[in-house]
Parts: sequence; structure tokens; C-alpha cells
Amino acid sequence: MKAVIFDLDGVITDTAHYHFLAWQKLAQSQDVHFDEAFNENLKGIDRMGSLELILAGASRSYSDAEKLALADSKNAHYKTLIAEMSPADLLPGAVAALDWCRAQGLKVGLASVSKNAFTVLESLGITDKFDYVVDAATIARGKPDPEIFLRAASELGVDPADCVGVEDAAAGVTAIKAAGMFAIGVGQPATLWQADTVIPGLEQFKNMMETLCKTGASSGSCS
Ligand SMILES: O=P(O)(O)OC[C@H]1O[C@@H](O)[C@H](O)[C@@H](O)[C@@H]1O
Ligand SMILES: [Mg+2]
Repeated sequence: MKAVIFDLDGVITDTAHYHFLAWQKLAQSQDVHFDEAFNENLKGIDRMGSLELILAGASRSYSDAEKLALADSKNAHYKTLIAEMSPADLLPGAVAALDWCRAQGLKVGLASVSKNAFTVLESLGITDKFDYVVDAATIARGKPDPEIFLRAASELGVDPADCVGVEDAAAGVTAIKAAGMFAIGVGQPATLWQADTVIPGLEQFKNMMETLCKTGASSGSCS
């Protein structure tokens, strides 16, 4: 393996909860039922894709202009929720995982479909820990399409088969597998059943990677 490509929301920081709160408020404003179980379907899905899924439960149809206005209002709310983020919002094990990759000589990429990813990385103080961060605005097809992971691998100069992807969302794991990479799921095995292996959080990342390197389970050997 030569590179590790991380998702951001729900893997490195708990912005997944802020997305949930912002979508919940929007759904309530449109009288659409919304709960944690439904939100699971939105994880990893881009902004307009998520909005379409929510509005599918509404009693009326929406014009493109209305949809854009709703997406803008969700994003404005989301931005107020992330405004106070700081390095204290890093999930346990996140910095250690990123630093371990670099110490091993592995390339480190970020593949988030969030257009707020650069802002969040800056607030967390970890921008310089990545060799390449995909700009979500340049991605045509969101997860579960593999485009974003393939772009990261290409920009890092690494064959997708030599990459490990790390994801908390089912759609993200599907994208990693479709890109031909080894998938580490972060969360519940029942949700992330497509992943090659699942860990509860990044605190277990280093041990998992060392085991993979020893057994050659990913792609033969490490860097
Ligand atoms: O609205 P943004 O910040 O561009 O984010 C898009 C998506 O980014 C993903 O990382 C999140 O898992 C989704 O929940 C979110 O909808
Ligand atoms: Mg995520």
C-alpha cells in the first residue's frame, strides 16, 4: 500500500452530527419526517443529492430555484454550526492516524464531497497533514461513484490498487470499492458491510494498518 485516502465528516471530526442537525431543521420546515435512521442514507451524499432524498418525502414538488434556495439555507445553518470549530473537535485518534501514515512514508489524501471541507480542515488545524485534498467543487459525480477517490489517487500519483480508503458512510465504502481500493469502514459493521474491515474509530487505525501490513491483506505489502 502506498497511500491512504480519508473521508472527513464522521471520520476525522464529528461534522456528521452538524449535517444531521441542519438537514433535520430543513426537513421540519418542509413537514418531512426525518430521523437518525433516515440520516444514515444521507451520509457521504453531496448537498443536492441529500436534498433530493429529503424532498422525495414531501407532499409537493419543488422548482429548481426552490431547491437551490433550500440547499443554500441548509448550508447557511451548517456554517453557523461549524463556525466555532477548533482542534478540540478532532475525533480521538485522528491526528495520530494521519501522523502515523506520514511516518510510514504513505501519501495522505482527503476525499470529502463537502464544499466546506477546506474550511473545516483549517479550523481543525490539519490542512498541512494532507498531500492532496480533493476540491469537491470539481467533482461531477458524488459518492457512491468512485470519481472522488480515483481523483485523489491520480493526484497523489498512486495506483488505486495501492490505496486504502477510510469511510464512515455506506455510500463512501461503495465508492472506495468501486475505485478498486481496500476499504476501512469506521463505525458499525452492520452498516458498513461492504468494507474489507471495520474499526469503531481512528483510535484503532494504527493497529489495524499494522495488522494489514503484516498479513498482506490489503495489496501484498506496505510501501
Ligand atoms: O454541504 P456540504 O458541506 O458540501 O457537504 C456535502 C456532504 O458532505 C459529506 O461529507 C457529508 O457526509 C454529507 O452529509 C454532506 O451532505
Ligand atoms: Mg463521512
